[in-house]
Amino acid sequence: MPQLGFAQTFWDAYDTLERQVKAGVKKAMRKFQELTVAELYADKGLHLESVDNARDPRMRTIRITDFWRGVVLAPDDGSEIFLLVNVVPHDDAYTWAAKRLYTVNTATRAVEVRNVVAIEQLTPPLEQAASQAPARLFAKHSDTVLRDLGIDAGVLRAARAMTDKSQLEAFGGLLPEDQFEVLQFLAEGFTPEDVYRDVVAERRPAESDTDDSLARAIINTRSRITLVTSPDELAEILEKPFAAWRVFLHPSQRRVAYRVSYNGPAQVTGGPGTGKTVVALHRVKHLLSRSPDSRILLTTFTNALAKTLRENLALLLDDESLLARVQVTTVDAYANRVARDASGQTQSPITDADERQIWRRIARKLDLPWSEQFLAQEFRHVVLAQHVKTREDYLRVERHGRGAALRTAQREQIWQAIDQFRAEQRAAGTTTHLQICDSAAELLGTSENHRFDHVVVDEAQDLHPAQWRVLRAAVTPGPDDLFITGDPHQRIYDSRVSLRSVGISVTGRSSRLRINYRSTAEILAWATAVIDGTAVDDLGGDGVDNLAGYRSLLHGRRPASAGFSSAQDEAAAVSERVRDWIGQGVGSTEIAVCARFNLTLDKVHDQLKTDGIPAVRVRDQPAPDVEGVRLASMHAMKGLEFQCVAVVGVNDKAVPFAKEITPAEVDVKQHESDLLKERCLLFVACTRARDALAVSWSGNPSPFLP
Ligand SMILES: Nc1ncnc2c1ncn2[C@@H]1O[C@H](COP(=O)(O)OP(=O)(O)OP(=O)(O)O)[C@@H](O)[C@H]1O
Repeated sequence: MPQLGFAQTFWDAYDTLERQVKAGVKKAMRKFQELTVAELYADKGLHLESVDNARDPRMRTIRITDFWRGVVLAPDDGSEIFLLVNVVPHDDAYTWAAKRLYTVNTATRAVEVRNVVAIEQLTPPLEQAASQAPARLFAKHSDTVLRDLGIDAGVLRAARAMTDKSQLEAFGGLLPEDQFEVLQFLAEGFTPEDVYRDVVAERRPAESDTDDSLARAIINTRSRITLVTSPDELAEILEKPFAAWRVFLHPSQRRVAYRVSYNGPAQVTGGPGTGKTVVALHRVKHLLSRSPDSRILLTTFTNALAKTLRENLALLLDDESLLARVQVTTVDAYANRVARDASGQTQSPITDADERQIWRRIARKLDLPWSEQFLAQEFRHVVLAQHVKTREDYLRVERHGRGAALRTAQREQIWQAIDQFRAEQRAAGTTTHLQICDSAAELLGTSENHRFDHVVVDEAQDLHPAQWRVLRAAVTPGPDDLFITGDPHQRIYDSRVSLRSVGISVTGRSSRLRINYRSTAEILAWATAVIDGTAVDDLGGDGVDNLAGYRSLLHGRRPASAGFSSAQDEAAAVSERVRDWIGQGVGSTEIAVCARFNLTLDKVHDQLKTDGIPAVRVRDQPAPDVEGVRLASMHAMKGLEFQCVAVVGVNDKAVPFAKEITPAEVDVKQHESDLLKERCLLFVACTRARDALAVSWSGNPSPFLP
């Protein structure tokens, strides 16, 4: 029996088809599962026919409805996988199919498609123009180097005529996919060795695999082709809305998500939008498939992110019994449950602002020379981070990450304040999230209750050592215990941690994702300039991390940035821009306006209202289908994404926000860390945009703006 494969080009078209056409696709596809190859060719309803003047003799079209035809690549080497590559209105189907050529990449050995007619037509004028140009884009790479990276003769000729990156991008949609990716990397200045590692080696099958049939190449093209084996699978895949992330993982994503087993904690890092959350979800799927009764804890940073994560996991698994084995939550909520079950009492954590008020009161009462901020940080970064329980321990403890030395007498004074803080909490029956984590970690260490077989952690960069102790204690150390994804460049809360010190060592089990699937290269270039050159501690806190090789394959307009003389003028311009985006067909739910302060958002909200544009606050957790532009603080943008984003109020008073910056003379390390946190916050806000980013300010621009 023949088998069926669906190429990504098909999915790009399929999602937008009308119901009746989709029904036609399903009917036609079922025949590929029910009939033999000979019967397929003989079937009157399917009308499998070759295409006149096709550049690829294997091109066929099939009847979908009276007005639509499917385009199929039919094997001619005795193998039996048919590849559905597109669904096109009747008259266009033949022209589309006639121009396409499918080939097997010599380096990656994956199937690629090109618009061979367009490439042949465009290359000679390109060559002519290039003859006058002083330099060529790929001049420094020899033919041999390019050939070793899979560039074939036709593509080589076009590539040799290119003089700049914009020409390469203009050719993008015409070129075979893997070859285009190779050329993009080289054009960005990556070495052939890097490109081989990131593009070729990731895809290339083992040398021992010498099968060169089309079927084998199709099987090897997992980042662009879905293979369907059973009728159930066919029905399922064609029924659901198509989400590429569920099916087409980049080879570097698939390698880390589906590695059979890690011999201990594993870590995946990568810049914004590189698919870390996607990888975490696929890892959960893999772990569930490894054993019929294992239980998994999947955590993220906020309740809102946990909700989305749960929904996406349900989409990926599509099986209630599998889903029931996964608890998706935040570390705080999990710790809270552990503590509540042990004490029988509901915990009521106070907010950071309330906590600071208590410290302020205590500082005043004890007449201490430190600010409430300093005391709160000392409690967080020293006492809770290192689980300091007694005065004696505090007097001895190494105050990692703190920049101001304290003499013994000063430590005595601070311990008195800490005693007082705890006494006040006892009297009021309150606590903080981190204190709950601190005790939950202890509880988990002494009982098997609440333990999981695997823990998968998304948005790991902002977790505090007490939260890490909870996660460490939630699973017995061993193979596949912890799978951690995060990006240290997106650290926007004040957490510093050495994973090793909490018993989590990822040495030899770390991977990095480099390709951004969310934003255009133009947005990325702009946003990465915000943090460019700034050293960032890696996730484990034992070294530094960088964004080398981080890039997007998508292209669009350059971000807009503009200053205004007043906040009112700025709000009016933002509203105008939002109207413009809506006018271009962008749905209001796909537009976000974000700012450092809620007060700035209030102004924009008022202006939008005056202009008749609906808007809702992200913090109110509107359902995805509730109309309205999303308004969010920069912090609330963590983990989200929108087609268009306006980042407003980016002036020198807001970013960095002076109140959040510890003066250097109080604690120089904290000062630097506070500044970095604000820089990362702007980076996070800007990297939420997929297609369009507009940044604005009134007064003096933020010093972090590129
Ligand atoms: N292989 C893929 N194919 C198609 N889309 C993908 C793929 N991987 C990721 N994406 C899409 O890219 C976007 C970013 O993915 P994801 O949220 O997982 O990235 P992230 O690294 O967790 O981002 P951030 O750190 O900024 O929160 C999402 O829209 C996701 O669906």
